[in-house]
Amino acid sequence: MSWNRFKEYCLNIPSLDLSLDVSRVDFPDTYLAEMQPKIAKAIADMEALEGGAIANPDENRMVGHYWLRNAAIAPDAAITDEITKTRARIKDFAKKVHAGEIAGQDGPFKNILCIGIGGSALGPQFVSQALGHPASDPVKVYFFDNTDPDGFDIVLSQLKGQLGQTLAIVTTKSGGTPETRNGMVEAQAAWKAAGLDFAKHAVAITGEGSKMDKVAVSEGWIERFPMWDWVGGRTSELAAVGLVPAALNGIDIDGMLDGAAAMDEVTRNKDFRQNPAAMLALMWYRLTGGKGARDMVILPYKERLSLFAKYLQQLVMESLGKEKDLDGNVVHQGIAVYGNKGSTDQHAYVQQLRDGVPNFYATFIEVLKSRAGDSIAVEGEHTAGDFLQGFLLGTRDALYDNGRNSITITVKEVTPFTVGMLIALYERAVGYYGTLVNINAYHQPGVEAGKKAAASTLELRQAILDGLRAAKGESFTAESLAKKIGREPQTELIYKILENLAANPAKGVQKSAGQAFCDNQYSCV
Ligand SMILES: O=P(O)(O)OC[C@H]1O[C@](O)(CO)[C@@H](O)[C@@H]1O
Repeated sequence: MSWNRFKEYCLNIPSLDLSLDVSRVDFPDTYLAEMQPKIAKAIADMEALEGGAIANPDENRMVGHYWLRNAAIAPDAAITDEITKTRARIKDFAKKVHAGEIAGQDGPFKNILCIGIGGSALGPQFVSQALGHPASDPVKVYFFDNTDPDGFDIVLSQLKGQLGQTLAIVTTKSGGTPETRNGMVEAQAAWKAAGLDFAKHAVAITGEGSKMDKVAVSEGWIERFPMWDWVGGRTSELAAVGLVPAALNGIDIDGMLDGAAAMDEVTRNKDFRQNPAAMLALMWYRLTGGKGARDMVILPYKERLSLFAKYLQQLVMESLGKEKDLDGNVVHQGIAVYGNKGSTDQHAYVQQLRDGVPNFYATFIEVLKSRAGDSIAVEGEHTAGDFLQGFLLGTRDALYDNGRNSITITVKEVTPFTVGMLIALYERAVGYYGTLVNINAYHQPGVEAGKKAAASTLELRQAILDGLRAAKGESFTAESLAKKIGREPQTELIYKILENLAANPAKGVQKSAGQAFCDNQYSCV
């Protein structure tokens, strides 16, 4: 890598203590000039979006996550007012919880249990890992982000005897996500079993008037915070979704919002060579051929950022993974994202990155400051942190020497400001990329298909149970039961559900194994 190319293509932004080095992306010197009209359109579209345009046409919605950190730019005064008041309410609520003025039945809250999934969980998980100090934070943070009963049990076992000092935060924009509803129902049962009133330990973050909101109102939960329809789940970390748990956790939420606002300012720059979000989107476009041809591997060399790849996975893949473009053409767009942390990944999959199928590009995230205090030397004069940077630089060179491109983002340290900045950087890069490939980056129609299919399997499960119960004592194979209940085309699903019912005997389904799996017999006792 030449020093001259590095000087040319490492964008250094002193006001943010951040640099974006794209010199290790092999684009010809003509590339940026060629892309100028396309990126100019993306920047103009984003300006319209920030001004309140219906940037999510399918759902007929505005896209307003940028207003969250600068309420003054919201397109109407009522929105500005709501954002400002909500932010103040969150800080006030956290203050009262910390002071013990708002407390559980057994005393001041010392834990929070965040119940939510997708955008209603990934941001809070990333931020609590990035900015928490578990030994000294005012609360310990736990999550229910699935509908796995064993997962609930693991968390509840850690909270045993402490539910009277645990605040449950139920987060769902739509208010109707089954996994979250199930988590809430399981939590309610656990609080009840402990002789406690769940409502006195519960807060809702949801759309006004949603199903969950109605539950919170009718049961008299402690507090409700809004989730607005103009904020998407995957861009909601800087709305109440992320700010409530962060503030309770003692994290400086103003710092996060300031970092995001400062990044927004810089990434509005029409001089795209000085605009890190525009440059990031242009690199993605170059590296993937504008068609997702390569995966994005995120490699933060910092424990605190180890959930960033998981967070970005939703932000990027739910935003960009689309079947159709804005003109209705089938395009199957998207960029796959994965990653964990360096140097740990060096001992897992970096072998393939260096030598295997070249279907990716890496993004190294470098954090200059090693730790809060000084470090001991572990070998000669070198500290563990010196090794960490050594592995980053070494891996980056080893990849580049073998024709593997990479981007490097460097920040000084992991602070609320930096985290806000990184979130804002990727939010806008995703938006710009959406325009470059002409897709709606703000809806998620594909997820609905899976949700509908899941609902129909529950209906089938009920039909199976009804069929078995109606013929109590009689045994069926999957095939004969399918025939009996008139669902022959669904025999495979019936087999899968019968196996699950037999493994969870509470509903009375028993199995007697046949010679081959398809001969297994099931009956209801
Ligand atoms: O906040 P909600 O409405 O419960 O949705 C959770 C997640 O589910 C999705 O709608 C996809 O299933 C995500 O976009 C969203 O972040």
